[in-house]
Amino acid sequence: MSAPFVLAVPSKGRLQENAEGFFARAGLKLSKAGGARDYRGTIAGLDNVEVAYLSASEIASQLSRGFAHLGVTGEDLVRETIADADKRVSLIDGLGFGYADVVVAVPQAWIDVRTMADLDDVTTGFREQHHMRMRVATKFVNLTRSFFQSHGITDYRIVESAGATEGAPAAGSAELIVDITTTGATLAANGLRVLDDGVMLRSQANLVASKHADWSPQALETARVILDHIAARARANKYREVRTRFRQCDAALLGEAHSRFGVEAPFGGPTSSGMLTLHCPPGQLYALASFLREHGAETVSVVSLDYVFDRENPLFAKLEAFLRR
Ligand SMILES: Nc1ncnc2c1ncn2[C@@H]1O[C@H](COP(=O)(O)OP(=O)(O)OP(=O)(O)O)[C@@H](O)[C@H]1O
Ligand SMILES: O=P(O)(O)OC[C@H]1O[C@H](OP(=O)(O)OP(=O)(O)O)[C@H](O)[C@@H]1O
Ligand SMILES: [Mg+2]
Repeated sequence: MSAPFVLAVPSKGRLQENAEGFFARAGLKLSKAGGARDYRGTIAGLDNVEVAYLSASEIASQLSRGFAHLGVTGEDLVRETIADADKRVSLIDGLGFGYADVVVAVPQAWIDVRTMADLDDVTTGFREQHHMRMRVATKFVNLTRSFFQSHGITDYRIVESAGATEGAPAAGSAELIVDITTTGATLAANGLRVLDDGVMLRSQANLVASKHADWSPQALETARVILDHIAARARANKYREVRTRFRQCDAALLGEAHSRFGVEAPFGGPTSSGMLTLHCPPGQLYALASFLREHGAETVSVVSLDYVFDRENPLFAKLEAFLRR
């Protein structure tokens, strides 16, 4: 039997529950044969797939080394953990959860420090006055170095923080921090403020592919099946299906509906009897239904879609292009 296809999924933390739900909605049922404490799992109906349950940061390094084919992890961890990330992995798709910004935050009391340029100014004075460099507490060492470098800031020192980073300035172990924030509550509670141009990265959970995994023809076929499920679900989420029938329905009307409401006609224009099926963005449903009735429709029905399978799969196309590079 050939080597298994490895899908790495967060085993804990904020991403775990969301990731499980994401695969379930795509029709991929992950299961752990040995119960909740088992760190290996399978996908119903897909032989030769091994689900590896790992921490989000471990997933980034496993993908980098080619020990997993596909995985779910945060872009922040990908960019922090993997040097030359764009050569080793590809961010196939943002998954719409696990949002967090990686930010530079300073004490609110520093009223004159609003921007990275202001920070650059004070780092130099700080060094002269205190005979030491300003300390930045963070676990995002690599992201911090490259962001500070891009702003020409060199008079600082990184203090590696394992957790509770926001507490470092008050505790006196650093002057400022780089950390992730979602609601901003932890920063505010610790008397810190994000610099105006201090958002280093807007991160979310991503489906990530590894360049150096064992991409046998069989592994590629497995990826195609997985990505086909995911793309079909993603496309279904973007639209509702709208059906109607009225004689005045014609190509011109359809063109107008397309440009005004962003609707697609996946099965072509109205039939000879005026039967029409449309895919409409959820936010435009009422406007579309009103438009159709104004033009003669008696009834317009709307249903949610579970899957929309297209011949083209943009996610798999992206994977193939990345592996060919
Ligand atoms: N408010 C948040 N706090 C922490 N992580 C968040 C938050 N919102 C989203 N995330 C994302 O979750 C991921 C981190 O998850 P988690 O803390 O479980 O991983 P980890 O760093 O591997 O675990 P650990 O910190 O226990 O070693 C990151 O990609 C991060 O951006
Ligand atoms: O902007 P907010 O919504 O307040 O969220 C951001 C905070 O949440 C996370 O910490 P978490 O409580 O997960 O602990 P951790 O530091 O161990 O990851 C993160 O490290 C920040 O401290
Ligand atoms: Mg954490």
